Amino acid sequence: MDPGAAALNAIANRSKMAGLVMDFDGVLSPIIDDPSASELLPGTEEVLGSLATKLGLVALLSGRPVDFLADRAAVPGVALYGSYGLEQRTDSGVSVLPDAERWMPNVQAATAWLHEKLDGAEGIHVEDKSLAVAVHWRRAADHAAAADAINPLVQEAASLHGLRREPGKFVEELRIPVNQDKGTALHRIMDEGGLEVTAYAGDDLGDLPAFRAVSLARGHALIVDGPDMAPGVETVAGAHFDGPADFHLWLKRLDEATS
Ligand SMILES: O=P(O)(O)OC[C@H]1O[C@H](O[C@H]2O[C@H](CO)[C@@H](O)[C@H](O)[C@H]2O)[C@H](O)[C@@H](O)[C@@H]1O
Repeated sequence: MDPGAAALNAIANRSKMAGLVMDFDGVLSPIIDDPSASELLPGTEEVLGSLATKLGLVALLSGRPVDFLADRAAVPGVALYGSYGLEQRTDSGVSVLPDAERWMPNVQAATAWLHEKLDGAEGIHVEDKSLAVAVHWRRAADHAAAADAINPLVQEAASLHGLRREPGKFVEELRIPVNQDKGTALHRIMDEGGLEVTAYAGDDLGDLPAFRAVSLARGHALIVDGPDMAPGVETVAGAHFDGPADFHLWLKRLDEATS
């Protein structure tokens, strides 16, 4: 059977009661060296816009700030959830879950501290995010050495500022310590949407809670594989795709199969 055939048929057969929720980086946008340059694959706006007119819900659920998603992936009818579901784009701007905003001073202090320690380090980049800060080392010549150098600094910043670590692909994020992740966010999205069938597409460690949530709801896990698969993601049960381009073809097939 084709990867994703079961999910495609389930969604196409119950389109108005179906939800398709997707990650951004590594799923709709190929992984590249510079996180600030990430973009949707060509044709993604069109296919998502079309699906949004046919399905009960089409949404992005990303670790990126919602403002970034609004800049790179604003498609009419597609709901945007950023910062692992802590933020949602609304008609009037951005709504942030209660509790999150009081942690802003901690995030800002950790961001400043990490910039002071790491700016100028070869191949290392501190990414300022709305409710988190990320340290990337994809561009370092020696990944293992960079990770070893970064690890104690990230731990120190987390301890100093009361933040929690979230590892990813050549990245360590410091997030606010509230009990929210992509799994709790996806539960909320499924409940609020009254969805009968849901598929979630992701590729990284931060997607594991969402894969669990969608499986518990008897939905469909769509795993987008890539050259630097995070341990624990490659073994997730579900339909595996060979990178964002392969997943994009599935989106087009879903669109063709759905009325
Ligand atoms: O939840 P996502 O939409 O998958 O976001 C997760 C993180 O993605 C970004 O980093 C990753 O993609 C970069 C661009 O391809 C790549 O250079 C980096 O190595 C990857 O880790 C983003 O920069 C992070 O803020 C997101 O949290």
